[in-house]
Amino acid sequence: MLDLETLWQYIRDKFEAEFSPIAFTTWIASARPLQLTDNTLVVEVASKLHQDYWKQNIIPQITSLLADNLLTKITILVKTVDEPNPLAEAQTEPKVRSLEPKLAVPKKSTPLNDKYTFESFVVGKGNQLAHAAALAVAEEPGVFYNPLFFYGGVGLGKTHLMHAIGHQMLENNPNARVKYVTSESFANDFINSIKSKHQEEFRQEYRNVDLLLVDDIQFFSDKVGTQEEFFHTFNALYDDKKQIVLSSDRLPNEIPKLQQRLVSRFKWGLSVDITPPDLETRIAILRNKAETEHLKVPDDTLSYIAGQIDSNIRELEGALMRVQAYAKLNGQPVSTSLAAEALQSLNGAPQAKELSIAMIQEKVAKFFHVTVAELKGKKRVKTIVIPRQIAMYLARELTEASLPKIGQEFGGKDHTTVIHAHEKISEALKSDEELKKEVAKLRAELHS
Ligand SMILES: Nc1ncnc2c1ncn2[C@@H]1O[C@H](COP(=O)(O)OP(=O)(O)OP(=O)(O)O)[C@@H](O)[C@H]1O
Repeated sequence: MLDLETLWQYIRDKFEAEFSPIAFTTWIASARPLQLTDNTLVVEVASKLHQDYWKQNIIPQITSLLADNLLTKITILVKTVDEPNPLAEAQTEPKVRSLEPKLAVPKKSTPLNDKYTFESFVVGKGNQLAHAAALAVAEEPGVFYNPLFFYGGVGLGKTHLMHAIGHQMLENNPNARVKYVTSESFANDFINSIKSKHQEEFRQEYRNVDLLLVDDIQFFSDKVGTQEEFFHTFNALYDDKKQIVLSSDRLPNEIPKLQQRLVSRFKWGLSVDITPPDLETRIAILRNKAETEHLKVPDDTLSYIAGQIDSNIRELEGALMRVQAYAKLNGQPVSTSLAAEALQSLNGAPQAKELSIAMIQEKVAKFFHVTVAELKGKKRVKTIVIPRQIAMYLARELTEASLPKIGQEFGGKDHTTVIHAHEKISEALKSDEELKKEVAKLRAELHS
């Protein structure tokens, strides 16, 4: 149930308190957590010496510390930078699905993550189109959108959707050949194939597939040889009507130094963006996550966490797991106040004064006896319009959020609506004593 980041932070905190600063820096701070799977933690250390020290001194301490506090037995494997990840090696084979069985070039493709399916993907406004396109491609590969190109900010579900396409296609056709790689793995495989003179095998591996998923292709920028090879891979697959799915943090024409002919090919199919989820979607994602992880989290706590992190789903999920770990360590049930504490202490920065739009909406709704949904809705009756404008005004005044972001959080309204609301309330505040009192009261409540 713990995630790697939380566990590592916990270990670091404990040892920082216990070790001398130099010992802490030498043994703990210099180590790197690599993976946490099925209660086995893999840690990478700088040298054989570090490894020996870890085995003799640190591992026993951590194991007993964690067993006492988390009531879970964590096995720790420690590798040097030069050794392969023991867990990755042990696990790669059975999890790789439907890849060419016998290849002269060692397989390096990342297997599909079992958790990234359509079933576990929450659809909201920001990803609706991407989700639909993904499903269409999975059902009818090579027919509708080829290539399908996802673009959008970090941690918004691009990788998740790509894996989901792979899973779905395999479910429909267990013999389908599905290959998922990051652009970096593609580049590494290509370079290694040249070094080891296995270029033909490389081509076989990448061109004999029914679905090729290449993630984060912004990292192709600057890699001239790799782009050249990918161009040929692309053409071979495309001509064969095989499905290609690509992702990037930006549009093809915005990727620096990406060859024009690739840019134009990437535009042949469909490019869909994924934008940050609104509050409802964030809550739904958290609820989903809590359910799959069998966590008991009250609704208001889910809303609170969703209000804290609004642009990166990976961080959103991390926050939930942090809260859970914190509750466990303290032997308390998860509640909103505990969540506030957990996120504050683990982030190391006080967050009490950082207001979110969601918090403002909740406060204003309560104050004026309307619902948050009404604030976000379109009803033009005065009893709702005024609170809505006040909430927008406060969001503008009290948060760092941009105008479009505020508009988005108010049911996807245009940024000009936010400007209008802000102007209207600012103007009214000059003469309307009643409104002045109300806004002052709200401000005070929000800061208490
Ligand atoms: N709509 C969603 N429903 C459920 N989980 C989601 C959704 N979107 C993203 N996630 C989860 O958020 C995390 C980050 O998503 P993912 O890795 O797919 O993002 P990404 O856009 O590929 O990010 P990056 O740009 O860093 O590669 C994953 O754990 C994923 O399962």
